[in-house]
Amino acid sequence: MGANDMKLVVVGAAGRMGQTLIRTVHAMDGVRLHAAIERPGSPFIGRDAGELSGLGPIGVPVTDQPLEAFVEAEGVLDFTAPAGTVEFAGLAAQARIVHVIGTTGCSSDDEAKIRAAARHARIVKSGNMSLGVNLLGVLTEKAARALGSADWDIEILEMHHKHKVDAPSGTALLLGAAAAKGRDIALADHSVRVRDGHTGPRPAGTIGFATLRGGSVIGEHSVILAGEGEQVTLSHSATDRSIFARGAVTAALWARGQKPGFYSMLDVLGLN
Ligand SMILES: NC(=O)C1=CN([C@@H]2O[C@H](COP(=O)(O)OP(=O)(O)OC[C@H]3O[C@@H](n4cnc5c(N)ncnc54)[C@H](OP(=O)(O)O)[C@@H]3O)[C@@H](O)[C@H]2O)C=CC1
Ligand SMILES: O=C(O)C1=N[C@H](C(=O)O)C[C@H](O)C1
Repeated sequence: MGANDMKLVVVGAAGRMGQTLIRTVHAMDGVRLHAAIERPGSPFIGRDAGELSGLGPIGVPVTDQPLEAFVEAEGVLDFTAPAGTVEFAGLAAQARIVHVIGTTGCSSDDEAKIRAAARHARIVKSGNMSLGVNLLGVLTEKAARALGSADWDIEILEMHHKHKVDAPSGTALLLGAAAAKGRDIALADHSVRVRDGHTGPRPAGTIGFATLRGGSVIGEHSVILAGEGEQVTLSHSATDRSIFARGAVTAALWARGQKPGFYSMLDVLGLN
């Protein structure tokens, strides 16, 4: 453990990503686990965070006191749920620390509150923290720019495990935004998120989304560019949640040296 190690708090410590984050912080250089948080009433309060995540005891008990933890820490890793994330952003702003947000499914109202918190906190937020998906976003933007909307239709297909509660995935929306940027259009005005019944032919220039859910799939995403007589597919498969956790820790270390503000993984990875 180094004297300059960044002190990180994992919120949602008992979740799928929370446990992965605890193991990843333990394994990576330059960071250490300062605290682990779950909501009041959680059966995990008081349990050792290392035991919870399969590491064995590490002397960090799970608590339900985020502000107490934040004021003594330098960063928060947050893969929870929108209401929790909005609350944690406010507390990170109070504590003037880094807040790395992986939570998906935030409404535009949630987004506005998070951006307001970024006046005082250094916030990095992305629907996907992996290097591979962020590269896929850059490639998607380039492909959408190169292939005109009159002749090429863009469809985004995603599959996740059966426990996922939001759709389309944050990653699918990130890829849709990249495609829209490549075409110089606003995604909100051109996306088709659901199809059912007699839909009529596909409106030209739209970006379609299709969602699959089942089993234990960690995350599968494809961007399909369909033309007359040919098709280009760009895709990413996640086979281990540690890709997201490593990205989140990298983001926290990067944001430590930044001014308060709202950043994305493209900023962190130098892909912007
Ligand atoms: N950006 C990225 O790279 C990635 C993003 N994600 C996103 O991360 C989020 C979490 O995913 P996952 O780990 O699979 O979900 P889980 O449901 O397994 O974990 C979420 C955890 O957060 C806890 N939690 C929720 N609200 C609060 C709160 N207000 N205070 C404290 N704890 C809270 C939950 O507790 P309880 O069960 O009591 O509600 C649970 O322990 C999702 O939005 C998912 O889409 C996931 C992977 C990668
Ligand atoms: O809920 C998940 O599991 C995941 N969520 C993110 C998303 O919504 O895209 C990232 C990853 O695909 C896993």
